[in-house]
Amino acid sequence: MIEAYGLTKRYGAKTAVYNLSFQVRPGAVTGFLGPNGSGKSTTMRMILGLDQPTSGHVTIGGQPYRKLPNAPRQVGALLDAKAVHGGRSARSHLLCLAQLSGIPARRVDEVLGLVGLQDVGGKRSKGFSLGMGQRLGIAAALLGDPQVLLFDEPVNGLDPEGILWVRNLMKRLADEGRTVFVSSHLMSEMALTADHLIVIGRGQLMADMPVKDFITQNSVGYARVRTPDDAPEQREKLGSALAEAGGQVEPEADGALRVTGVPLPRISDLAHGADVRLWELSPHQASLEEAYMRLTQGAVDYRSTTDLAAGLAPTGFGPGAPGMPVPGTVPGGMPGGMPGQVPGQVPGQAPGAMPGGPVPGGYGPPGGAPPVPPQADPRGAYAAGPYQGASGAGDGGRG
Ligand SMILES: Nc1ncnc2c1ncn2[C@@H]1O[C@H](COP(=O)(O)OP(=O)(O)OP(=O)(O)O)[C@@H](O)[C@H]1O
Repeated sequence: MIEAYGLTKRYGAKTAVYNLSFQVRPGAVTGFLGPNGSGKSTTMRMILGLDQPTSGHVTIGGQPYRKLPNAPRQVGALLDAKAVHGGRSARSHLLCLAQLSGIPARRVDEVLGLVGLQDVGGKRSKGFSLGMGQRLGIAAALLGDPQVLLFDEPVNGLDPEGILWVRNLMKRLADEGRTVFVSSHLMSEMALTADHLIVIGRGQLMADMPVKDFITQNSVGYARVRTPDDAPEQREKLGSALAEAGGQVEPEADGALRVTGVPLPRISDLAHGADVRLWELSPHQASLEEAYMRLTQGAVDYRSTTDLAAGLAPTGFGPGAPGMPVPGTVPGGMPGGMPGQVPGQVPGQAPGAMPGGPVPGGYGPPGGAPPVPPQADPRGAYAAGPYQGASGAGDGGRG
């Protein structure tokens, strides 16, 4: 179990992490999500004792990392896959790490097999692709067969098969009872991989809850309504009728209308009453990616000047769009110009600034985002992608 209490990290005037408290439990994959620069890597470095918190503290199994006896056998981490001596072969890189930690040399070939690099173990890592480098970093994390694993952006640079492999590896490690903490800014990937989510924005906690609760609380139903393309006045007429009925109407890129707050049958009745023909009337669920982007849009540091000039928000749910409050902009901000804590926000609960679940009178069951489909890898959880991995558990054959 990883436990953080009031973690704060300042780099000069920059507050990278502010008052962050959370727990990462064993037996589950916990996704650590946040936009670029939100403090994920800084938090991971503090967990691993590589950065000293300005205030607060963090423990692994009740102890700070630096006080853990034989830490590499208890905690494995992938932080920066490029942090490898490129002139060394993958095998000798792992052998060095193993020797430093008193891990038997035979474990090196085991982990090379686990990550599918057994055929290129003798090659210098400077010739490795991004994806091969990620696999080597994952091999290093698994070397000590640790109970606690931290992965910073493990799918970075991996092809779809590699992404599936990492997903199944994380799940398998958690099923074995390990603590698996994995950062990403890809909500869609985390929805498939993680059991629990910790979301931060500008270094502050924005959500800490099971994935299924995140889906329930943050999924918003809407209807897509399309009128004949050759009769724009019909679209106008319907838009006015829907707005009068209390609906929120936004244009879609293809000319359809995205409607929230009015049930489907009522939309049909309103169209009929206004003598408007419909080409489409369909229920939809905002994707989890959209929900995540809504949650974090007030906490995004880096945005294209083109988007800013156009007033574009990442998802079309722009700040100021109806029913789309901007989280993290409430008064009471932290020192250094950080956004304030969202009122009512506690660990395990979405910030109060979120839409708070399906729009009343909206569509679909409460929290009716599409269920997360189970992902099966027919080759087994440890089967690797292009670099075919050896099968077998991560804890076998060690002395
Ligand atoms: N050593 C440092 N010195 C100064 N500022 C730093 C340092 N490390 C991180 N920061 C700043 O702290 C903030 C958080 O950075 P961090 O790398 O933790 O974010 P992140 O969520 O991991 O981002 P990304 O998703 O882009 O990897 C950023 O504004 C970053 O510029």
